[in-house]
Amino acid sequence: MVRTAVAFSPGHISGYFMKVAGESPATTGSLGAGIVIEEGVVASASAAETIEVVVGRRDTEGAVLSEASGSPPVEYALERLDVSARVETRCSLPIGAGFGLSAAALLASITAVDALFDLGMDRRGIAALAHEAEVVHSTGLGDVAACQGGGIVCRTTPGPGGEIRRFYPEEAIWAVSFGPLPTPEVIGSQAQIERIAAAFPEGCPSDLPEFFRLSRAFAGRSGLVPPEVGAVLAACDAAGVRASMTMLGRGAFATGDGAEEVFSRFAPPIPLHIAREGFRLLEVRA
Ligand SMILES: Nc1ncnc2c1ncn2[C@@H]1O[C@H](COP(=O)(O)OP(=O)(O)OP(=O)(O)O)[C@@H](O)[C@H]1O
Ligand SMILES: CC(C)(CO)[C@@H](O)C(=O)[O-]
Repeated sequence: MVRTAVAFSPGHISGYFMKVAGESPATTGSLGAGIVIEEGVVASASAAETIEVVVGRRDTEGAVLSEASGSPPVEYALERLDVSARVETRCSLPIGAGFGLSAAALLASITAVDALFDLGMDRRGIAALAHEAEVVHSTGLGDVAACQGGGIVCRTTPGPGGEIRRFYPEEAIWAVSFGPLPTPEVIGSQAQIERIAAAFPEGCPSDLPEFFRLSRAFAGRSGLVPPEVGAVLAACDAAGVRASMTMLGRGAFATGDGAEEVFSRFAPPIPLHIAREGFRLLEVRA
């Protein structure tokens, strides 16, 4: 039996954000608010001669949807830890589509590798390395900070060690996805970053309706809404359904009566659940 460590991290839907460029990855990140979702990433790590990352997607019944080799952010993190391991990640949601799966993969993989080799990392250290890998690869700015815990999260200073407020509604969340939106192209464009900053709302939401209102207004002002998402949001507006765009993916998320029905007119609705806690070790199998 090969010694294997297994860890999990939730995903994250960013509702609105503003980039904060610092002197280093540690001081670079974003402000904003989002939903930490239980639909995240499981990572299994075992010792190996070289670093190998296998990225798997499975449906909710466990059937393999896709499998691919290689993940630059995760490989970067393992190189920074100076360890050789085979890491297999597993998720059900589409990658690159605004569900924060790069951050989830990093948090789960680093947590698993830490346990596998008894590296003695604490949660702050795991989050710091995951955030560094995200910023270096332009795959995220605030998702790691958000996925340290659950709930509706509002970040008022950048980085995993920044000020973070959370509340935990019970409502169901629905999403539809039309595919990826290249995160690096958006957060690497000064023009886009400036327009996003101009659209950024001040303050934190006090409840779920206010979160959706702030996110919906941000999406409309940001210039990021593609036509297919705009059509979904217009239908939600007409039906009185609270909805907004998944940042940064070509998709939408919504809550409340009518959300599933309106989404089903455009694409298969994806049920999501607000997470109650953040990344964590699941087991170590000797
Ligand atoms: N489940 C995963 N397992 C391993 N690596 C992943 C996983 N998801 C994403 N990555 C790595 O992160 C890179 C960028 O992911 P990207 O940020 O586009 O996805 P995302 O985090 O789901 O989207 P977003 O950042 O817009 O929420 C991928 O090309 C891949 O290398
Ligand atoms: C930049 C971003 C929207 C990408 O998912 C997210 O990391 C965030 O909210 O900072």
